[in-house]
Amino acid sequence: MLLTLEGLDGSGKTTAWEALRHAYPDATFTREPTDSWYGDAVYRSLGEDDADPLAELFLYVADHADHLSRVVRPALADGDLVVSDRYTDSRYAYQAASLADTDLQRPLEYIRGIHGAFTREPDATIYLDVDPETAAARAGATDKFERASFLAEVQSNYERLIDAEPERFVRVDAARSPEEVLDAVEDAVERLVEAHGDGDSDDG
Ligand SMILES: Nc1ncnc2c1ncn2[C@@H]1O[C@H](COP(=O)(O)OP(=O)(O)O)[C@@H](O)[C@H]1O
Ligand SMILES: Cc1cn([C@H]2C[C@H](O)[C@@H](COP(=O)(O)OP(=O)(O)O)O2)c(=O)[nH]c1=O
Repeated sequence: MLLTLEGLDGSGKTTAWEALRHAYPDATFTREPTDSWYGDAVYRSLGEDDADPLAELFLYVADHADHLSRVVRPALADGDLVVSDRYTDSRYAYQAASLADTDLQRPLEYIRGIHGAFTREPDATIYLDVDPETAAARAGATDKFERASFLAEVQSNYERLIDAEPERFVRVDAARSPEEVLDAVEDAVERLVEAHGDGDSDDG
């Protein structure tokens, strides 16, 4: 089963991912951007204020393709629970926002289309819901995507994705205390894993 954690920067994804790691020691825990050289290229682009947004999209997509073939598909083929801190929805939400002011028409649909040809969509996605101001403050605005006005656009793209596939998403109110958020995430994951059937084989 492929479970992803999504939300704005500072929404608490990494905190939740670390807690789940303790609760599910046999699962495969992974993230995007990855720690491969493709992920390094992504972080390099993130540090550039004038990076071309379309070029940046393709760096993220290259990192995702490598992540899928090297980590996600093999782990799913082994029947593992795979938990990814960010995944495809981050591209649909963030790069659709960064491409919004370009000539590209309907960027969110375009980005989904690129992925549709090769990706493995998540079975379930926990969306950590927090307002852009809180997110930007928690994240400490260390990169160009962490500004609150940009995050507001990203948030509205996430809402479009949730509207399109409400059955895939579990929304968790992430404005609460860390303890309350972690309890809600752990409850949701327990329900999802149970509903999916523990130990089911999964060819990815
Ligand atoms: N529920 C919460 N309330 C207040 N601060 C939080 C909460 N969850 C996480 N934080 C803090 O906010 C910052 C960003 O959290 P993190 O888990 O790294 O978010 P993300 O991975 O979504 O960017 C960290 O300093 C973390 O300790
Ligand atoms: C995976 C991914 C991340 N990002 C952005 C979100 C973050 O601002 C940045 C780095 O991701 P990440 O290290 O997960 O940041 P955080 O822990 O603060 O949420 O990359 C995209 O724009 N598109 C993507 O596909």
